Amino acid sequence: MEATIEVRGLRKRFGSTVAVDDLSFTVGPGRVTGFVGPNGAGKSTTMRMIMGLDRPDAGAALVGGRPYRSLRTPLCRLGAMLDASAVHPARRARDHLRWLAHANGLPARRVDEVIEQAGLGSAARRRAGGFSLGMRQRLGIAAALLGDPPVLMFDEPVNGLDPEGIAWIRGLLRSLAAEGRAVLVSSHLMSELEGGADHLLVIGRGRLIADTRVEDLLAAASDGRVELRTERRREAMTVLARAGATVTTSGSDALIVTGPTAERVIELLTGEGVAFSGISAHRASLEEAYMELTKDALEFQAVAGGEAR
Ligand SMILES: Nc1ncnc2c1ncn2[C@@H]1O[C@H](COP(=O)(O)OP(=O)(O)OP(=O)(O)O)[C@@H](O)[C@H]1O
Repeated sequence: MEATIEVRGLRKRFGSTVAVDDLSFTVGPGRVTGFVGPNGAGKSTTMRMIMGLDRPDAGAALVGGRPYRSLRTPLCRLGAMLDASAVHPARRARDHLRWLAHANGLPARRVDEVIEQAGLGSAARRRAGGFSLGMRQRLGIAAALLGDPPVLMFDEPVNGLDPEGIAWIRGLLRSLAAEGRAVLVSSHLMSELEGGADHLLVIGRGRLIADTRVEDLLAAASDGRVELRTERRREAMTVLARAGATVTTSGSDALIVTGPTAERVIELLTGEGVAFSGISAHRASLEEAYMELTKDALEFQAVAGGEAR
């Protein structure tokens, strides 16, 4: 089976709210695709429609070329974690996985394999009700991996996790993609996907804003910018602005200069006797690239303001 998710012209409305608005994209094999947008953008609804949990008003979602509901062994086709708390609190993690394996005709040995893979360890013998958020996420991931599926989908898997948990999930997603699987992972924070995603689908108010390789997005956002280090920041800003450059600060002694080349910046500063300690081509962070991409989209501004605090 192809390791793909294809979404074509998907629409979903709840009363007067348009949750998903003519969305089309393909999630390909061998890479981690980040699905990003602010709260309420339509990510969960899209994922629910991919799994046949919500019925689209229009369009279609295919997993490996077929609607999810028509798959005969769905757990072996698509592994998903949409809601990590969806386990009965009285149930022991291992029993939950054994029950899932049994119900789906999967061998019991898979349970031990995914417990190991998800790093559940001895916690697998404990009741899910006493689990920390991180452990619940690991249990959700173990369940998604049970059928060894070529396609994986995780809704906000790192939400609320500590940096160690985030790094662990990032590594796991990368290794799953390196095995040739298609991995779709949602987040409302671009920073959570930094270093974790190869490809990005950016949505706002149910619409697709960008479908791009992370490398291309970063290259476009970094284009032509120069990073300058100087203790004489104010003077440097005056000189460069006078020459028509756009200058922003990025740290106590760092400036980002847009407009002139690095050679021209050196020439201008040297000409005016402004000392500097370093100059280099600026490499944008994913967060900066995201801000640039979404600066005109109203639905992102509240989120950007919230993060800045
Ligand atoms: N069952 C439902 N009934 C009514 N409105 C809904 C329902 N599910 C989602 N919505 C609305 O649809 C829109 C999209 O919600 P959705 O949960 O898909 O967004 P999201 O991008 O996943 O956000 P979050 O990051 O908060 O999970 C929101 O306005 C939400 O309130």
